[in-house]
Amino acid sequence: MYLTKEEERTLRGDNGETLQKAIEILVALGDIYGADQLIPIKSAQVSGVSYKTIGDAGLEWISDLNGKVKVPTVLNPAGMDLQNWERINIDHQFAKKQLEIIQAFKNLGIESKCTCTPYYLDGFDVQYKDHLAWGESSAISYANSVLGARTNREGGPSALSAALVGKTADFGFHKPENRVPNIDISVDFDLTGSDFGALGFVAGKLVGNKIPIFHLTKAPAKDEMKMLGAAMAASGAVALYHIDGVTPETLDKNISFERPIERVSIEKSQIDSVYASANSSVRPDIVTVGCPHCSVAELSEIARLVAGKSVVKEFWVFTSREVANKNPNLVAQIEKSGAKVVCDTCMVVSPAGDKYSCMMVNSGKAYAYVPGMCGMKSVFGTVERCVKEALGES
Ligand SMILES: C[C@@](O)(CCOP(=O)(O)O)CC(=O)O
Ligand code: SF4
Repeated sequence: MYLTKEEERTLRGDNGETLQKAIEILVALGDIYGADQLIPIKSAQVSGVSYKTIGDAGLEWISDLNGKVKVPTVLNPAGMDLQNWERINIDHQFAKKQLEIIQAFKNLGIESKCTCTPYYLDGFDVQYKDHLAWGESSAISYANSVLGARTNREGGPSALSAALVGKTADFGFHKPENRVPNIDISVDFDLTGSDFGALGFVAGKLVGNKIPIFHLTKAPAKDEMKMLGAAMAASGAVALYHIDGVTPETLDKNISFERPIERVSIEKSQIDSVYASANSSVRPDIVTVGCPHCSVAELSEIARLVAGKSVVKEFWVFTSREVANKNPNLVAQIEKSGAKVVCDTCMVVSPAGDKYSCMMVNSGKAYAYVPGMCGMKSVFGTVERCVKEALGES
């Protein structure tokens, strides 16, 4: 791989051991995947933040690093609300370790914004064709697919290395030729809201790590595409998808995708079977929404649905602190019902929900991950159904 004089110096260790290790990781990945250079990135998102997922080994690794990130860098959700962890049953020992992890990241110049929706944050705007190094699978999918930016599926160490160097190796989804769809998915009935999470759950299993192009009856909203991508990245390993006539690369006059030879269609019965999970005799003892973290529009919808009512079950709404802070009225309206708006974390990476036995979610991704990551049953429903369950109206 070609390296500039400055990059060569960094690789020799002239700029310190941390930067040397970081560029070694980038160069090793670049060599494996055939990159011919490093390219500047606009921002980074580092996953592997929760003490639940990285443990003491992760904390030690981050604490040993020295230096400062060169681009705006955000963290994936941590294992708890960083300000209000007691009210979601986090124990003192876990909180102490989690705060140490956050401090170790802060020492590297990373702001303690912990979210899987960095694209809602000030300073993290993403433009078409921007190069990024993001780590959380739903954020990667959203950036690549909905925003038309370019990021590989970065692991914690590679995203952090890219943040410290301000660059990443130019391979994979950074190259236009690797962004071409190779499986065609038709859906010839209308979908709305959480149907997109169910579609993603079904489609991800079908396509694995391919690049699907969807043909839909109408254009989905951005939040619906967020749900679709998140679920496909969880039940499969989809990091980029296209929707014909909707996502930016299908609208770019300089790009023309041939229709893939491999074609499938998804039937309504397949979507219905995901919702059928909620007909189980096991009743949810907790309801959560906000996977990926809620947008303002999603918070408004929840506030409208709970208005004037009181929950009878634990109901947690996950969002980023920045979105919550900018919308105090929505947070207050939701919390008036007894629901909790929880920031910096989520139902999957926090141990907070572990004492419950069945979680209802409106997210295809959470539906896929909760059993394995939290050791409890998950059932899937629309946001209306989730709210009804929490209110005891179901
Ligand atoms: C489940 C997930 O959304 C969050 C957990 O990952 P981590 O602990 O941030 O590495 C990761 C992912 O799907 O990329
Ligand atoms: S809320 Fe969902 S998308 Fe976001 S980090 Fe948690 S599991 Fe991943």
